[in-house]
Amino acid sequence: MTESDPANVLVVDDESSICWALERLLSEEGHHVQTAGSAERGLEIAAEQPIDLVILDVRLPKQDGIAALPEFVRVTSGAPIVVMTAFGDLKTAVAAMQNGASDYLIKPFSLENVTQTCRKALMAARAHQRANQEPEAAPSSKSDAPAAVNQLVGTSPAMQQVFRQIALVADSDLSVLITGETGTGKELVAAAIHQHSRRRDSTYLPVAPVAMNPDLIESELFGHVKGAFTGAAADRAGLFERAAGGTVLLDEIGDLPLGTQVKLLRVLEQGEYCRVGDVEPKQADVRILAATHCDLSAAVRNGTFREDLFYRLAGAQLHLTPLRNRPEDIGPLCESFLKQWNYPAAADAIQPELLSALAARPWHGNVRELKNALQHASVVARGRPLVISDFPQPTPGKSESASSTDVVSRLQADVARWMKQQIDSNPESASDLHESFLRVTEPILLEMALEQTSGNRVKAAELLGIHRGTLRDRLRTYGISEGSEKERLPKK
Ligand SMILES: Nc1ncnc2c1ncn2[C@@H]1O[C@H](COP(=O)(O)OP(=O)(O)OP(=O)(O)O)[C@@H](O)[C@H]1O
Repeated sequence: MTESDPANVLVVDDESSICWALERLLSEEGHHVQTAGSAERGLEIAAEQPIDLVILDVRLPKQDGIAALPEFVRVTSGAPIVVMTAFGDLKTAVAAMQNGASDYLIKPFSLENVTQTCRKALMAARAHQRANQEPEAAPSSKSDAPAAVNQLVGTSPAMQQVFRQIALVADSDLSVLITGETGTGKELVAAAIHQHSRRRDSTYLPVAPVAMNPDLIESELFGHVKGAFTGAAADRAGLFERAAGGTVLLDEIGDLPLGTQVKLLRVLEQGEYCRVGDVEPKQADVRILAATHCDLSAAVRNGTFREDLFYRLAGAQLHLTPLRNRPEDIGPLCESFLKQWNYPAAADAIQPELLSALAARPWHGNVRELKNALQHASVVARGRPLVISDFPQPTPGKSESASSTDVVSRLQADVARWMKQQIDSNPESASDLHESFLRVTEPILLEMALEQTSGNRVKAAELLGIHRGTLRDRLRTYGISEGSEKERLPKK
């Protein structure tokens, strides 16, 4: 079977509109698509004929998708299964991956997203077949997972993506770079990755090299031998040795000295390190997670962070959105914190009016600031429903100019990530990336310019600094017509 061969795809969803849309989309891709409205019917179809890919909804009328997953893996002899759900939390995402799903789609999804996910799943399955390996057995359902795993709260699409990413990376030994402003929950995410990994019963060690004595960072991380430096009176194990079998979180990785970065790269690439003063390499049996609130790609450009280490870490990157850009998480976060503190009638303590007032705040310190402010307010309110005057004043943020620098830095980091993703997803046939990039980004520029100028093409061309003939040609290329500007803009 080659990449371009049609595949037998089974879509299992009780929403007929979803079945219809996926059937049309995947048929256009050349696949044979069958649909089923329940897990039971889907399993009957899969038992009757070979299936190459299953797209399975979580909420189904009788047996739900997660419970039916191992049976789908079994009857399809290990075909990739993409799970879809309208409301993902960390538990569902992890359960899907642990029960044998190969990927996870969050509704509502774009058709582009579905196509890409299915292509990726089929490519991986075919590479697997070509390698002539036995199909993997369905992993057993791990109902004995720790009960208190779901500490990360959030219902926003951004948090659901985070849950999905945690579930995707947790079971591997991949190092993950967790980025996001201060207080967005990077350390909590690192702990969740460890909790859901096969290393969960071993040590989880979060360390912040920035808090260590700069002269002793390497000795702290890798250990030292007696006499390595003045004061090294005996051999001493470092953090990597103490966390053997487990996971180390290197917090504020951007502050790691350049010399230590080289040694860390050796751990990541060769799985070994030397104690300070020793030449005998030791095997590093640790999973490394790294977190930073600063823009590492800018640090690479400034020469304070090694490019090779950045790309080694940024292979799996998980970004946490600032709280101000996901205000729908404020309510669930407040309720969860109030419940943790046994606040009376926690579910009703935050009324819609207060929620709107809280959503309007900038939360520069993100969830940490919200948690602290809520704690203050709950003390002031003494058990009654909270009001905005119970809360302390918001903390001042950075200046506007600093935040526009942030936008540029983030954009540059995103472009670098996009480029890497394109190359990684298709290493052999990546080409025309400059054109592809323009196809993704140029329509946004054109549409924004037209929106700003209320559709006046002369003014829009001026704003963009291009000739209006060029603008007309580009609009035609992308199929942007006078009336379509608004529709094509990303939903806010
Ligand atoms: N999604 C979340 N659900 C519940 N609690 C959260 C969430 N995100 C953050 N918190 C809480 O907010 C506080 C800050 O979280 P954390 O220390 O993980 O942030 P951080 O991004 O690592 O911050 P920093 O960059 O300053 O180290 C913690 O008390 C954490 O429990």
